[in-house]
Amino acid sequence: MSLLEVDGLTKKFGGLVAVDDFSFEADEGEIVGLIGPNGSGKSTVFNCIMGRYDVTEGSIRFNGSDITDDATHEVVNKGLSRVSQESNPIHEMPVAGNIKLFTLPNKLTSFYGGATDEEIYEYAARIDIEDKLQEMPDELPHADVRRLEIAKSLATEPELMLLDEPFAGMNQAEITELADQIERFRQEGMTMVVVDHNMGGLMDLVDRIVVLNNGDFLAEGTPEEIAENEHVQEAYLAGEGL
Ligand SMILES: Nc1ncnc2c1ncn2[C@@H]1O[C@H](COP(=O)(O)OP(=O)(O)OP(=O)(O)O)[C@@H](O)[C@H]1O
Repeated sequence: MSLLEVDGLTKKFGGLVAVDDFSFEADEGEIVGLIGPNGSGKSTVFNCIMGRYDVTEGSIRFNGSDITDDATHEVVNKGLSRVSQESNPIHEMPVAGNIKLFTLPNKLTSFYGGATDEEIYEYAARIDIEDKLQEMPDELPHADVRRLEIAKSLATEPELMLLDEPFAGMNQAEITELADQIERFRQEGMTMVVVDHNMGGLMDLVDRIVVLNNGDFLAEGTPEEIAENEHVQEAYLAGEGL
């Protein structure tokens, strides 16, 4: 049994079929890359897994339990979390407060409880921003704002993390550093699915790549197999290429 099993997932927005009978799984300890041209449905798959979108058809199982119709907080409580494409820190709070918000029992009504300062330090240290805890998000360089998003996700103590374009806007040195940090999460026992447009940051990181095209499964294989796959190359011809 795989840790995450997406089976026959279909998501329609009115007449638009954004994801069409798509299946994939992630095994415990694996890093799976999910790639595809612009608009191929990658973020929609993540939104369906996280309970942000209602699933039109198909099923999603995590750790053997059916989470297809779960609300987002239920999915998070079961051990899944997502680092979204957009950064949305609360600008009036320092890094530590932003992380703490994700550990509060009910962040809308309570500022009591949640992680201790030591725990917040540990979450930040896992992604190397422990020396930025008192800084305001606006003072951080882009790569650290993205790391803060990852720290927020780590603060929910996930078993499986979905990362949506974690390398966007980063330079090569930052990409290499982040890829090393993600590899470290795997060694700590985390399973991850990483979405990207292209193979850039993924090639050395992921065990397996699944390719989506127009909402459909297109191919699956090692990064090397995918880079050489003719159908994948064709799908990318109109875009920016691999
Ligand atoms: N909330 C929504 N309402 C209507 N259509 C949507 C919605 N979200 C996504 N779509 C459509 O679903 C299709 C897939 O979009 P999605 O954002 O999942 O693709 P993607 O592969 O993540 O793209 P990108 O790489 O550009 O982020 C697109 O045609 C998009 O316009």
